[in-house]
Amino acid sequence: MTADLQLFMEESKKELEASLYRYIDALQTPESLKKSMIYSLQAGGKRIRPVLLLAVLKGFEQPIEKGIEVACAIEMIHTYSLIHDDLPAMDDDDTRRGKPTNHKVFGEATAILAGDALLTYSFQLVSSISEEPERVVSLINELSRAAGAPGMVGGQVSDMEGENKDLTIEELEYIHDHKTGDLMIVSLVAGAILAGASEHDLSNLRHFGRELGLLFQIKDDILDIEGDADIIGKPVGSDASNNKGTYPSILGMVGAKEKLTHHLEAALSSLKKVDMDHSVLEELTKYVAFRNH
Ligand SMILES: CC(C)=CCC/C(C)=C/COP(=O)(O)OP(=O)(O)O
Ligand SMILES: C=C(C)CCOP(=O)(O)OP(=O)(O)O
Repeated sequence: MTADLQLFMEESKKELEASLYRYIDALQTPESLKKSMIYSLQAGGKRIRPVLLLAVLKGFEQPIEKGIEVACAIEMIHTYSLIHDDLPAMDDDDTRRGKPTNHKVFGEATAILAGDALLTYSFQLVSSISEEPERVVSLINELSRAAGAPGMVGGQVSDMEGENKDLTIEELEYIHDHKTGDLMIVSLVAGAILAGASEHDLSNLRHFGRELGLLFQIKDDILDIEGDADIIGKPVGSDASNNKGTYPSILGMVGAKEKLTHHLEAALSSLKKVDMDHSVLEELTKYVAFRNH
């Protein structure tokens, strides 16, 4: 990671995390629920999605403060999805972000409700920002589609239905486009809406986000085989033990790495078409492709 990107990520995370904990603290709700919500948020994570949003604002020469609420909302949606993904009814995982999974600590019922509360709170936050009403409605519309049935939830269902099946690359791509890609795309789009970007830039950011989502997921599949559980903060080999189709299982490790390079180049080429300062997003894209966690 370059020094510039490291600085940007550190500053963004500091702002974001302070706000995240403040928002949860402000909730009038049983302490047990607050503890469960904060537990998974505090467990860390790379914060890629909120950082993407803030990097778009920076690229359009806007202050990152303008995007903090929406960036927190997106991290809440992402964290809810991980809590639910780890449940016994889904991946049944014991560790996440280097710590026992939410349901292992708080029990299944509270974990489900903490996820529900994070998802709903995210929309409460977005609906309360001081922006023009058209922008707020458009943000809510984009976020609900990306997180819901046509987006992440639909992708998760296809992922579950694809277990124990020989998937084609097209079927795998569909799963990743929605399970992972849509939330990445909406992070970029939300930054662009807040910055008042043109339709042309929005469209190119969507193309960039799709490539980045695929890139991210191919790397995740590779790390599930080649990664170090202590560094990635979750068990390795869980895709194989859940009989999930992955890029390495369909294309082999060499083919998966070639595909990674292909999507890296495609992502960088779409990014260049956006009329903004690309430097942070370019570095972030390379970090996604070459990360070890
Ligand atoms: C609506 C829900 C619950 C959505 C879950 C979305 C999601 C990206 C899960 C993690 O995917 P993964 O299982 O491929 O990743 P990991 O290895 O981190 O569990
Ligand atoms: C989409 C996938 C593969 C789920 C994990 O996402 P991240 O790898 O961004 O998880 P955190 O860093 O937020 O824990």
